[in-house]
Amino acid sequence: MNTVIETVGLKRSYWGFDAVRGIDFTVARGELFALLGTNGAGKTSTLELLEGQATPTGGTVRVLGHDPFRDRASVRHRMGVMLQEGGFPPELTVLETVRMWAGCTTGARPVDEALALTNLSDRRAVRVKQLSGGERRRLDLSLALLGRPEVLFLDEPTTGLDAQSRQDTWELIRELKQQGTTVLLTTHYLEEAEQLADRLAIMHKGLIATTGRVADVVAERPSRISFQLPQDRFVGELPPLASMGVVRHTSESGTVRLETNDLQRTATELLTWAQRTGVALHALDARSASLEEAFMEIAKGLDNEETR
Ligand SMILES: Nc1ncnc2c1ncn2[C@@H]1O[C@H](COP(=O)(O)OP(=O)(O)OP(=O)(O)O)[C@@H](O)[C@H]1O
Repeated sequence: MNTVIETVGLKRSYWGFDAVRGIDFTVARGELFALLGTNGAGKTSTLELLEGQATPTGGTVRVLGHDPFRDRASVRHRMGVMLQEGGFPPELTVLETVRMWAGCTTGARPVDEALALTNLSDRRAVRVKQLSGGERRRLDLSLALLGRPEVLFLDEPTTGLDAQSRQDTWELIRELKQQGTTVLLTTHYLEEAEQLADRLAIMHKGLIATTGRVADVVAERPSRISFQLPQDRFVGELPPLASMGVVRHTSESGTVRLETNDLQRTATELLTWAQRTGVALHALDARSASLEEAFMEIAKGLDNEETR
């Protein structure tokens, strides 16, 4: 079986409020799928349905071929779940917490191995209440990995981590993926999705606004070129912008911004024109769209549609 996670028309409502309004996606074995979205988009609500913590208001969800809520016993031991808030007893030490968890986990890794995976070995004697926010996230991750899960659900796994710990966690997630683990993660760090995800979905107000490989989601957005013209030059002196592949432009206080779906062509034509006419383009900057721009545009575009 190649599809590990499948949702069809998935919905979740809270007392009449529709938090997830019918979403469809699949995740194949060994894939890392990132669920991105604005605050309150419905990511955690979706994740909880996948983890079998709640039952959908509508539609279906399958994990490893099972309904994770109704067939919980068949599927729970094959999943690793890292919630946003672990909620561990604050008085227990790190070691006691992992041991306690290992006692409830079928086929648990050795405790030392679980601690080493997330660089917590030297914090084993520290009480949970004395851990930093980042260390607590790493403890959450250790516990999610205890049962060598086939499917890993990570809800904002690197929130609160410093730059080094975030890099270490990314490396660990890459290793797990290489070993064949299927991963679904939510994150607010777009760079995290760019670094790790095979595919992603951007959610907004309970719906999936766009989905695909990172490169494809980004490729749907225009690239940008900006530069400053000398004071005695005007944007009207450029060749016709449409003929250079420009789809939108602005010009303000001498700074020209062009948007294009064909960066190479527009940049070449611009530089050829500058060379031919002897115009120096100051502060010249040309760049492809980033995932961040794609994200902002999607969120802004959907809000505008709703207020129309
Ligand atoms: N138990 C609940 N009862 C009522 N409303 C809820 C409940 N849980 C979540 N919601 C609402 O459902 C919507 C989606 O919430 P959810 O936590 O799934 O979003 P999210 O995408 O994970 O957000 P964030 O990025 O801020 O964590 C929000 O408007 C939230 O207020």
